[in-house]
Amino acid sequence: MLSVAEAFARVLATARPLPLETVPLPQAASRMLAETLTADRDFPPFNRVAMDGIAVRFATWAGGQTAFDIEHTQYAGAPPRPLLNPQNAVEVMTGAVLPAGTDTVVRYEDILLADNRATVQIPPPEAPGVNIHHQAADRRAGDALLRPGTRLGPAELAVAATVGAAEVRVTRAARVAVVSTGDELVSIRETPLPHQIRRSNVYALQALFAQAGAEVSQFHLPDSLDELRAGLTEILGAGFDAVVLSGAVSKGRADHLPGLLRELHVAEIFHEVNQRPGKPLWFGARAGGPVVFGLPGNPVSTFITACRYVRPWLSAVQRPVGAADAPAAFEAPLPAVLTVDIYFKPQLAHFVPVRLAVDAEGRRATPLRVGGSGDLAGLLGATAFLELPPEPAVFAAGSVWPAWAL
Ligand SMILES: Nc1nc2c(c(=O)[nH]1)N[C@H]1C(S)=C(S)[C@@H](COP(=O)(O)OP(=O)(O)OC[C@H]3O[C@@H](n4cnc5c(N)ncnc54)[C@H](O)[C@@H]3O)O[C@H]1N2
Ligand code: MOO
Repeated sequence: MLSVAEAFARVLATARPLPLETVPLPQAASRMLAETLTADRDFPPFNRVAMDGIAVRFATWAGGQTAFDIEHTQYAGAPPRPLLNPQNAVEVMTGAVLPAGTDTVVRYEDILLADNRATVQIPPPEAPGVNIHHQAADRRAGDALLRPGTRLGPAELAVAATVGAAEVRVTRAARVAVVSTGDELVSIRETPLPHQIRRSNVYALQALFAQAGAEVSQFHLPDSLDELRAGLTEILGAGFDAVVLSGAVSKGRADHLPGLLRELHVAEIFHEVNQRPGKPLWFGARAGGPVVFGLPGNPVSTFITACRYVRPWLSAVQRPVGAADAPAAFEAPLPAVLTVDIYFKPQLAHFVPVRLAVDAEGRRATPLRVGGSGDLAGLLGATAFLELPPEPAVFAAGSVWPAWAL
């Protein structure tokens, strides 16, 4: 049976970079940048007052003067006016330009203000520059701030905004169809009959893929072969980059997908991987059409195979050509120290949901109590999963294994 590494390599081998597009900044959240964004100005662009208070000349204060007449008030957003008399002070607000002629800011908390005169209540500091965020302290005009292949998270969007990138060049979002199958599944708005359950896997998948920057549509198909064929034919022809099915890939009488996909000209690339959970994983591609992931239906299997195979594929197709490899946390595993012994006899790669904690000794992974691959609630609190190889059978506390962030 195929190893995890071989299956993963076959998945990535189908990844073709998506075209580029220009979108308004808010729509670029979670997408991959396809251009370099540089600082158009210094960060900060001027000597920025960092505390509300008064601005003075350090030499005056250090020379023993403690009472200063206020010449004027400098607000944030107002063109700067200099201090004219070096014995005086300017009242300044956070975010204002530091007035020329001053080099030190004293907070309101450290002065007494009366009759337009400030009396400083603390001794002068050792040197000027206190409570000032100096021009170019953080970045210089012309510095490259964001490079192609960077995923635009909240911090990146803020930086793009501050350099005026109202529109940004990104790779097109992967279009993903997420399809649940199974007659036992009802919508989340329904009250299930005793033999039914609400569909949950597709919600996990939708959230996972949206987080990876994809545009996700949800579908549900019943187990009947005819309806499944009709539904799949439509979905396969609808222009999706990937179709992600959950369920119906195992050996049951209603597990029609592998046969049906072949009939619909989706060539099988592999079926079954030497892993638990997720052994029945199916993967294929249609010439000129989408790739198709058939994720095993058990909720933990669906979730973990989506994280281990589908999300990295989404990143690979959304990474612009030639971009430096800048993997997001979930695209490359991180080494983590197992905190307890694990015994796992089957010679299968073993994915273990864990809670990661970072302390002085590094990243430590504590397995959660998951009652098998049907234990959907067992994933609550998991922040990663460990990938343990098929051998040995005993994984000792203290040993180090790759952890994939969830
Ligand atoms: N004889 C064998 N039986 C099974 C094998 C095997 O090797 N031989 N493998 C088992 C493993 S491992 C898994 S995982 C499951 C995978 O089966 P399917 O992919 O065919 O999934 P289903 O049978 O359709 O569903 C399994 C389970 O998950 C529930 N499910 C499915 N979709 C959803 C959804 N969208 N939301 C919530 N729950 C869902 C479904 O109701 C079933 O309980 O097969 C084993 N069997
Ligand atoms: O993939 Mo199955 O997940 O081992 O239950």
